[in-house]
Parts: sequence; structure tokens; C-alpha cells
Amino acid sequence: MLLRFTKMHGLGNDFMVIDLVTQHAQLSAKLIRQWSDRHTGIGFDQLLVVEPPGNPDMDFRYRIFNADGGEVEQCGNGARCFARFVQDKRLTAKSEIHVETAGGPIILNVNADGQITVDMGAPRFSPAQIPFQADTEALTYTLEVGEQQLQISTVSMGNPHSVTLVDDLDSYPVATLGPLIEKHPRFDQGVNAGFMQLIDRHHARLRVYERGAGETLACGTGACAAAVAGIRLGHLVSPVSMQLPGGSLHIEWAGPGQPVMMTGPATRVYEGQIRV
Ligand SMILES: N[C@H](CCC[C@H](N)C(=O)O)C(=O)O
Repeated sequence: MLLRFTKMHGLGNDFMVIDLVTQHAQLSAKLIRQWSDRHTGIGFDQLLVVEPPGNPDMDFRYRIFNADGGEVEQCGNGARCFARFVQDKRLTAKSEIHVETAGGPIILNVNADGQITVDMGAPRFSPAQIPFQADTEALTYTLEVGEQQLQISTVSMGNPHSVTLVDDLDSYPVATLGPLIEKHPRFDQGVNAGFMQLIDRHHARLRVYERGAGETLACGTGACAAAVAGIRLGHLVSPVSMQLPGGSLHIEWAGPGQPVMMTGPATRVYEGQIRV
């Protein structure tokens, strides 16, 4: 059987997107790892799956799988591509789309200028919600990483994030420290390791070594987590322009209990078919 898919990206964070509303396929971690391979497969950071909603009040279910085949709770860049995809495929005529994810409900708005704004829900901070092993909740924690002691913030956007402030992002050893943080034993379910350089009160630069995918050109939930961490520490003020290697995202957060609003592009690359 041939399975139709669309290759898309959000600021270079790239995706295979499949519609399992009008198609049927049995996915496995092994098959997803084959598809994600950039030499022998399609190649992507994440696979995004569109399904009918479980909750009748929602428009769709949105499932996310990392390149390593693991299913995860949330993907911000993917959410913008999801909105573009379901409109392109005429799966909805709505411009405000309510979506259920394993990390909680999100709301996608396709704006007149073609940018997409996502209500990512409220960030969570307690160690149990990350999850992260710590005796009490704090703004920052000391994490033993190799020979170093890093100061990190932790934020859940439905998926787990650590944020480390650095002075010089370009020379920072993300390739070395990223995987050590990603699989650090204090993060029971792994973590996306963000590294942020402050520019001014409304601007910062960010690199993210993603759980299950490695360093990506952009990470939407990572941008949200870093902006929130910077605001909580008093270094940043909403709105924040978060500059990633693949481009910038506009992040707004009005404070505890409030949703994080992320705005950015979604790009179609090509339509494909693969035999399953
Ligand atoms: N690697 C992430 C999922 C993708 C997040 C990222 N691509 C985004 O845009 O938010 C995780 O394991 O939680």
C-alpha cells in the first residue's frame, strides 16, 4: 500500500506529516526510525500524525514521534505545520483549530499574513510536572554534567525542557553537553536541552539539543520554555523574539497560569508517497 505524506518544516525543524484521518497505517518505532534516516529514508526530526479527535469538542488529535521512534507530548514548530497541513488537505475549513495532544490541548490560529499563532497552554514548573528529580521547586537548579556544574531552569510545555544561560552561543559545546543533559539521570523521561544567550530585554538567541533528535535548526517548545525561563529570572520581558539557527519565533507570555503564545511560519517542501 502507498502512504501519502507531506514534507514540511518550521524554521528548518523538519517533519514528515501524514493524514491518518483519510488513510490507515500501522506505525512502529522501527518503521519511524527507518523513515527518519536522512540517507536511507525520507529524513526528518519528527513525524507528525493527524488523527480524528478522541474528544468530540476537539477538531483533531495530533501525535508526535521523534526521529528515534519515541512518541512525545508536544512539538511547537510541528503545531504550525499541522495547521497548514489540515487546511491544505481540506481536512478543515476553520482558521482556529482545536487540537488534542499527549501534552494537553493547544489552539492553532492561521493568521491572514500566513503566519500561525499557537496557544501552547500554560507552562508547568514543579519537578513532578517536568519530570525532574529535585527536593523542592526552584527557579534554577545545579546539575552535575560531566566535570561541570551547570545552573539550569526547567520548564514543561507538555514536554520537558532545561534552559542554560550562556555567554557565547556560537562557541558553546552544545554537541558535548547537549546529549549529557538530554539523558541525565535526574530527568526520568529525558529532556530537551536549551542553551540561551541574552541579547536585550526582548531578544535572545537559542540552540536546542532535542530529546530523540539531536540539535535541530529550531525548537518551538524550546523557544517557549526559554522565553518563560528568561522572564521568570527577570532577564526578559514579553514579547520575546527568540532567534534560533533556523530563524526567529515571536513568544508572548503574561505570567504564571497564562498560556504561552508562539507565532511563526510553516513551510511545505514536497508531497510524497511511501510503500508500507
Ligand atoms: N524533541 C521534542 C519533540 C519535538 C519538539 C520540537 N521540535 C518543537 O518544535 O517543539 C521532545 O522529545 O519533547
